[in-house]
Amino acid sequence: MAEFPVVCIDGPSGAGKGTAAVMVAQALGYHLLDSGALYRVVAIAAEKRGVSPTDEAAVADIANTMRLDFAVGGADEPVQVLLEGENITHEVRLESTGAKASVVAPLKAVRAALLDYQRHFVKAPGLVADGRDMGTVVFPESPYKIFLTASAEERADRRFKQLKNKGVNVSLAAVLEDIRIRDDRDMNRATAPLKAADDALTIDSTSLSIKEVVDSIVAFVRSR
Ligand SMILES: Nc1ncnc2c1ncn2[C@@H]1O[C@H](COP(=O)(O)OP(=O)(O)OP(=O)(O)O)[C@@H](O)[C@H]1O
Ligand SMILES: Nc1ccn([C@@H]2O[C@H](COP(=O)(O)O)[C@@H](O)[C@H]2O)c(=O)n1
Repeated sequence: MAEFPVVCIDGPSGAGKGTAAVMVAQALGYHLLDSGALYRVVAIAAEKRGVSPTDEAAVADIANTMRLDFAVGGADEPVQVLLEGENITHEVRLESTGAKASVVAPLKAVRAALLDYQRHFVKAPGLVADGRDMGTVVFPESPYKIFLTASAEERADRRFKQLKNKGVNVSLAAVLEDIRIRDDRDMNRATAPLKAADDALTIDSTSLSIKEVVDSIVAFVRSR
């Protein structure tokens, strides 16, 4: 049982987990765990070392031994990700890195390597953790589990707008296809598949604003 409250926000890509997690953490004064960033860093580290993303033992070894740090950055990079001292923040956030992360994420030994690391993020006064298995595997005893979802079309539309704002040239159809591929990998893997925990509150954000989502989560946490 975690000593401090952990708010778990799980759901598919583009549902708004990361955005909501930051705002919920601010509202409650809690710490933040972006667990997807860990799988992204493992995928980057494997590529940098020339390790195949499906070589379970070699990728798990990387996950166990990599030197990963998070540092406070500036306005453009509020949280910097440092791998072996190298700033890889930009690479971590690339859409292509998310896809690569979903290739290493099904590996059982990799998930085992990251389990304790994630649990060490729990600190006073509490933690907001977003990902795919926060409520089902990493913090199953938490009473604060949210499954945040939205239709694939809405998630693709949001991601498309986000990429366009960053100046990335991509079609809506290609973004939707990537979302569907990632959903399929994340939901249909054998280890820690993406699914709502039995006791999770499911929020469908398809026609909700970010504020409505955040208010619902904060109200749910405060009601318990
Ligand atoms: N309720 C909402 N309405 C409209 N846009 C939203 C909503 N929630 C999030 N967004 C926007 O959708 C985009 C994707 O959100 P976000 O990155 O938080 O998703 P995510 O679930 O964390 O995705 P991933 O798991 O791939 O990291 C962002 O541009 C965000 O501003
Ligand atoms: N708890 C988690 C978090 C993430 N993943 C995998 O990483 C990919 C990238 O995640 P983002 O949230 O940063 O987009 C994701 O598609 C999953 O494959 C995971 O397995 N478990």
